[in-house]
Amino acid sequence: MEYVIEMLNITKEFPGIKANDNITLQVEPGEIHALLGENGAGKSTLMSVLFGMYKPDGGCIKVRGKEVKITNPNVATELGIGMVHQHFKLVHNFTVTENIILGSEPTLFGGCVDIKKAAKRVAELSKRYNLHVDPYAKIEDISVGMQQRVEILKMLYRNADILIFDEPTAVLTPQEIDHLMKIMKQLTAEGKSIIVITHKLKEIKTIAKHCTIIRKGKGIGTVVVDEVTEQDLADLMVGRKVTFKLDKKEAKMGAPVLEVNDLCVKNARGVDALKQLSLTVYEGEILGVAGIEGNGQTELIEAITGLRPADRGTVKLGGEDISRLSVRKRTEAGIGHIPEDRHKHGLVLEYSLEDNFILQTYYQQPFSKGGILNRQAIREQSEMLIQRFDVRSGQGSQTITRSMSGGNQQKAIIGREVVRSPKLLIAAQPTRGLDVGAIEYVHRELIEERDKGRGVLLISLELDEILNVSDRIAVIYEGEIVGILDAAKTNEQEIGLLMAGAGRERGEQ
Ligand SMILES: Nc1ncnc2c1ncn2[C@@H]1O[C@H](COP(=O)(O)OP(=O)(O)OP(=O)(O)O)[C@@H](O)[C@H]1O
Repeated sequence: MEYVIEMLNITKEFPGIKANDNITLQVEPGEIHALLGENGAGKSTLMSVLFGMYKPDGGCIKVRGKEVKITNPNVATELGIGMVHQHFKLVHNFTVTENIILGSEPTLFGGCVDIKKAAKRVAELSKRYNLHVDPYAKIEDISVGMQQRVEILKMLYRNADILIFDEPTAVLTPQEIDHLMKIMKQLTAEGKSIIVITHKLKEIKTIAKHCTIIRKGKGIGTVVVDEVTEQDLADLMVGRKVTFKLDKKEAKMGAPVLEVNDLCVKNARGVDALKQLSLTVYEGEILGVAGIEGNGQTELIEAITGLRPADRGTVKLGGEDISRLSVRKRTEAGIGHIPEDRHKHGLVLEYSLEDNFILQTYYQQPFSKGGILNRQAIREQSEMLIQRFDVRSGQGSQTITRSMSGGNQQKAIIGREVVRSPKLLIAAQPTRGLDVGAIEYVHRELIEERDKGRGVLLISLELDEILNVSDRIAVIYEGEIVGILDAAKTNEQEIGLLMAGAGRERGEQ
């Protein structure tokens, strides 16, 4: 069998960490090959080596049987390799077409850029592969799902036939995920080969033929997906038995922690996003908010945390009206927030891990006194959090958070928020991009917070997560709560119908 890609004994070191330690990956032509590993296992690094972004310290790469040196992404492109990165690489104030041709324009059409011609080709490709985009829309105005389709079209525009997808479904809605899977199958049916990084075992079972597993930088092996179960995959990846079932006692609900009344909020485009929304979170419970993306979840979080002004309505925390307080005052009043976009709102990526741990508390004792930072106290806090939340990084407290793997960045944020013992913990997509072991851990943390008597507001697009973790479930649809359900007595179908607006049509509340 001639492999289309062979990465043999690849080694790549960063200061303080061997991100890839003698890893071998062999991909058959026309297959979907999954790459599985815990957060920080080295998957993105391996793919970045294949795409020419990192030079490996050891090992060799063969493309279609021939040994190659992929010294930069242009070489990869020439070899027919394309990559959709975990965090997209698009220019936000450029149009879809401009982004797609960026980097390949001078060689096209006799050296001059013909945007119209390019847009036409983009439209053709988009039709052929059912990848709906508007060629003239600006990136900043389109949804995350469409941005991803632009990235896919960018590869196809360059005639790539070895496609790398780094966690493509982490940012998509369930409907978009189904659509993407179909497209991936269509691409392989045409003879293209795909390597996909995903933490979702269900997805691996649905689309992949082989799965290569790496653990802490080392290759564990490659399995035929049809011959293993999801449980096998999880156990192989983590190196121990993973329990999917959450052990959770019945909630002991106390007084209201968060009371949102008649909240009216406009979104960034000035359109009504929340329409007289009311909900209550009690002490000792997890209230899950289920809904299709874009139904007001983001605006709800922003209005509670003070990031977005409300036109009408009140927000009370522990009985006190906080509607007019600043973000800092609300944080001090007892709101913890695990934000949905960890890069934009969760971390200062240029800061070290220890500085990120004190973003909201740096002006308080013991971290500073009289305007002077107490570095020792900051370091101690950081070491404690790293230990307790198992945050893995190359240089411990000193690691610049940009270099950390996505999952470990998320663990750091969760640790920082939980340790402040907030009255209300808002967890927005808290397990996005996390491996199954880390998900298990985060869910336990949320339940532990609940059992300590705190109120938890969980916003998630993952129905499984909402159903397993929440005590009560509020379904949001077009900026209104269209149903509140007991998590133990409902199911995916009932929630799904409400999410699609069925509750409102029936006039239910
Ligand atoms: N540019 C870099 N500089 C220093 N360390 C890095 C760099 N890139 C990655 N690392 C480290 O290498 C290790 C592997 O990271 P990588 O991003 O490849 O993991 P991953 O398996 O893709 O994780 P995740 O699933 O969380 O995205 C991590 O410990 C990370 O902190």
